[in-house]
Amino acid sequence: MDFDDLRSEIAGLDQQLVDILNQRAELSVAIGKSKKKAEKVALELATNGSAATSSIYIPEQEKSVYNRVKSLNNGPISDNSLYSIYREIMSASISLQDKVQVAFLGPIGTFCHQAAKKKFGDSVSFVPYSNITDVFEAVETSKIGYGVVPIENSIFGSVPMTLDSFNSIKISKSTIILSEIYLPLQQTLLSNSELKKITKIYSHPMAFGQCQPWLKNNLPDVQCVEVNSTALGAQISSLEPFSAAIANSMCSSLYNINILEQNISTRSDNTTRFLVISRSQQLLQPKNADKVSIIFTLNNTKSNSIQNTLQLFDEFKFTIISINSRPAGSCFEAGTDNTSNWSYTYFIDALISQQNSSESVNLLIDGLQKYCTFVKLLGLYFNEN
Ligand SMILES: C=C(O[C@@H]1C=C(C(=O)O)C=C[C@H]1O)C(=O)O
Repeated sequence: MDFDDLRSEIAGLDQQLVDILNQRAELSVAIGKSKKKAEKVALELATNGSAATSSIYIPEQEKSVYNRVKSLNNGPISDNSLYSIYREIMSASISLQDKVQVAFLGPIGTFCHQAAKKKFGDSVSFVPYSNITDVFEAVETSKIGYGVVPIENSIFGSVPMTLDSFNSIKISKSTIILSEIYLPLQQTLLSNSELKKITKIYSHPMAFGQCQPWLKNNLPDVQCVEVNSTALGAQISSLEPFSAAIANSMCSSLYNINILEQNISTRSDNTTRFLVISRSQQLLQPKNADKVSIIFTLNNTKSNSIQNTLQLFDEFKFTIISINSRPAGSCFEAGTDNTSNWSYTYFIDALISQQNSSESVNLLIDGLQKYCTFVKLLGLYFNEN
């Protein structure tokens, strides 16, 4: 077969592919209609006038689609390529079911924006918010269906603003975790000045934390100015002589600012973990979820409560993979909380294994209630690591 024959055969297959993709899309639209009907019924049944509002994106179903196509793949297309193709097929699919909006820490060009696109694809709309608590509030008040927030970085650790938002009833009472995203990332020094003329650097505190040795060795005397996001730093610096920003290299073209130095993070495997959050009256309980996030505040009057709560995880066969703590009183609720100094809220991520009974999450939560003034199951989801 010559070139032209091969190309005309491809054209014929493209016709079939487009037809099949549209058939798939029509089925998805039908599913979307059923979801809306079910949501309406749930809304009418809900006594407090609100109900689950975010049933369009279903991580469990998407996972089973990815697994199915991977198992059907005989090559030569790689599993990774097929994954990206299906990411966009499902992005188009959910956007046909409803207007899907995803809030992220903006402006455009943040790592949070990149993580949101990695999870939701290009067919949904992304809405920038100027800080993490605003993303939570937009989701909690149902202004927007989904939000993406950073939770921890492999070099600099947890993101306090996100933990504190989960610790605030006002900001996240009905907000849950739907899924997680691991984003490998490289911090880049951006500036329209020469390195030796820089006197000021703008960035998010988490990004400064990921580049400390580089900054100490290369720009020890510059002023580090913390701003709400890396991309905001790039935007500000692009307009200010003798300044620089630490941000995603994508900000270079977005904000007309030069790349001075690539990869300035302390480790080349630098990765940030993000969470997809949503508002729901009922926690989605995916059958095969293998990760759980729980938040609780200990009742300080009981001794040994930390040990006792950790023992419960062991008793019900959960493998704890991370523990964070923050002051128990939410820093977002001025004058309204009655927690004392030096009491703590704990955030625990644990793995669920085959050994866990289907009841074990509920048993764990019930057990925790004994030692805690506040317990919330933040999410049951799939470990993407
Ligand atoms: C079609 C559905 O809705 C969404 C789209 C999916 C798809 O196109 O395969 C899968 C899961 C959902 O995020 C569904 O829930 O089955």
